Amino acid sequence: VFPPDLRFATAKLFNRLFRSFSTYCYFDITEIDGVNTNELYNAVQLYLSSSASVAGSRLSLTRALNSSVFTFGLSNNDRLIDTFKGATAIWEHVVTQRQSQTFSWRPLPEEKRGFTLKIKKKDKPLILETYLDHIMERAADIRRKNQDRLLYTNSRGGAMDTRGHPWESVPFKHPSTFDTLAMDPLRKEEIMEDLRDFAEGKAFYERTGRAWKRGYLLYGPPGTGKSSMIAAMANFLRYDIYDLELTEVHTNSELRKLLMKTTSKSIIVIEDIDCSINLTNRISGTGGKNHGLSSSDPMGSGEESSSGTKSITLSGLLNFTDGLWSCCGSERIFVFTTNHIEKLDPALLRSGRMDMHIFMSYCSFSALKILLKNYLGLEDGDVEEGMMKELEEVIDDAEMTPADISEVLIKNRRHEKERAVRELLGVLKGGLEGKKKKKENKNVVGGEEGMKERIAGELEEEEEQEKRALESPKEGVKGLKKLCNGNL
Ligand SMILES: Nc1ncnc2c1ncn2[C@@H]1O[C@H](COP(=O)(O)OP(=O)(O)OP(=O)(O)O)[C@@H](O)[C@H]1O
Ligand SMILES: [Mg+2]
Repeated sequence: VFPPDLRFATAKLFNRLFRSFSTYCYFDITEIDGVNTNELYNAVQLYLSSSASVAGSRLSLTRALNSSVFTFGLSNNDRLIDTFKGATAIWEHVVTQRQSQTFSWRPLPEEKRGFTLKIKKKDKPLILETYLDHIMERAADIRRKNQDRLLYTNSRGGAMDTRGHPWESVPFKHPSTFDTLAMDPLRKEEIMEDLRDFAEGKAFYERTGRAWKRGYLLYGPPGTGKSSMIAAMANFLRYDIYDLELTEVHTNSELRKLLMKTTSKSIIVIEDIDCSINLTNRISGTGGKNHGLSSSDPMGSGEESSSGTKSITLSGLLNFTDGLWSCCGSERIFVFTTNHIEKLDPALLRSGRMDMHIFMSYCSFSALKILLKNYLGLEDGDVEEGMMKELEEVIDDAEMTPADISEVLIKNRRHEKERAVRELLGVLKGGLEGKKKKKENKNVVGGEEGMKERIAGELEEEEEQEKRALESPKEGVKGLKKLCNGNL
């Protein structure tokens, strides 16, 4: 009879002998490695889930938090065969009960789960590393596809949450796409092409030594679709959005921290950049009229301005988008929006900084056709040619935003197409008449009366503008969040 020690030693020896003669080698990828979660385990699980759905007869099904799709997985002790570069890889999912709970800082799951990868020894040097890289990449792709994208905001000011993140997030479910966006189709195609080139441009950016990022400046009157365009961009590229509320950021270093905590494949948005900056200047005592960032701090420290209030500076912002820190991740898109491009500091506009300036204009005829199709389902030939011609003639002069026009169309969407279009034509013509009359009044009423009226009008406009500038930063949830509200 063998004593237990000897039996154990013999088994070990056999095992070793067997392994040295075997043509295979094995790799264990356990779910928890020490105390940390093993990223590779999750990646393998996701990677195998794409082929498991076809191969397996008994599979585990999961749906992750923030995800709208189901993923398949190998169930306990199941196997799956994968091929990579002509080599065969056999995966086994191994689940064992954890023996007595050893002491640990955090409770470990009762089951010990892991994958075992079995490949031929001769294949190991050829594929192992590239295979694992391939798995990680595929898994990241699948994760991005499966997971709902997120809209982040820094509304908590500079404060961090318990895990040290300054950003708060909500699922991003804005339905705007390039199909629903009303703008000149050629311009739209150009922008989509640019985004596509950017997303597929890894090799180009590496070869040319450029940081893999791109800046877009969207400008135009309110209601022309700037925020909708950002949502469409995010939906097109499947990127997350970081909506940066500049008025909540107090120092340049805070700004840098926020940037460092953003992830790759994301769009970083600063809405109404002229308004956010206006507020900063007002606090630091330069008055509400002084638009544009203060460029008086060339070093970009900007921690404390002369009046003692903390503020961010133009150079701080430029460092944010352009400096060394802007490259601490890759695949970032910066988007600034403004209603008043003329108020921005030229330093922000110089070429290379914002790669593309996109003017969102009043509704043009080609944009109108897209709106008519989306809201009324109107196709070419649905209404008589004459009416379309009339629309084409008045639309440019009417200077109505796509937002105004969509309001009219929503109101009339239950009516017949013909009637809805006629209503819209009425509104456009009415607006045009009103404009003409105003103009005539200004020209005809000469002398003192006319002058008074003009001055009163101008004053009113100025007041209106100032009011808007004061209100907009306070609104906080402008733009994307405002748009998202209905969809949360
Ligand atoms: N170009 C467009 N195509 C389709 N819909 C549009 C367009 N422009 C505006 N809209 C509609 O009008 C609403 C407001 O548009 P949006 O918020 O995108 O305008 P904005 O340019 O961001 O305005 P603001 O300057 O006030 O932020 C949107 O909900 C959208 O439905
Ligand atoms: Mg907006």
